[in-house]
Amino acid sequence: MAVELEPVSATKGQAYCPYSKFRVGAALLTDNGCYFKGCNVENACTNLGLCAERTAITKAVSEGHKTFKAIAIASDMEDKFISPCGACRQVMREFGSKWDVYLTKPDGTHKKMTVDELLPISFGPDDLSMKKINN
Ligand SMILES: O=c1ccn([C@H]2C[C@H](O)[C@@H](CO)O2)c(=O)[nH]1
Ligand SMILES: [Zn+2]
Repeated sequence: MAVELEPVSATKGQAYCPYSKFRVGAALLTDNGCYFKGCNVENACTNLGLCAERTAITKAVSEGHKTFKAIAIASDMEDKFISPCGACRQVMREFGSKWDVYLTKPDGTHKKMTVDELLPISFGPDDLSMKKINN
């Protein structure tokens, strides 16, 4: 991989996924070279489950990191690159459109995409600075 995102495949081992049994790991690389790892964390109240990507991003932001170079995502799917859900794409986009997302397979192959490619014509923080109604 162009950037060192190997921690990602180990991280899926931490996944808490008793309901889906679908393990996902993410490794987020900040602009200043720090890694934040994340796994999916499910819940008996299904809609409270959190994806690996958002776990990693939330960990980074809560430790003071908001500029990201790349995130890699890993699952156990042998024949398909794991692809982030819509909610995670929007959370990634909050921190810019021009950084990289590495979709991986267990054999170590990957597909590299930008946040903008995964979520084109997006709504982001700048849009909120546009003129708003007064109510
Ligand atoms: O990119 C993805 C796709 C799915 N999941 C999780 C959510 C849920 O816990 C399980 C099945 O959807 O996988 C992630 O963490 N990241
Ligand atoms: Zn997600």
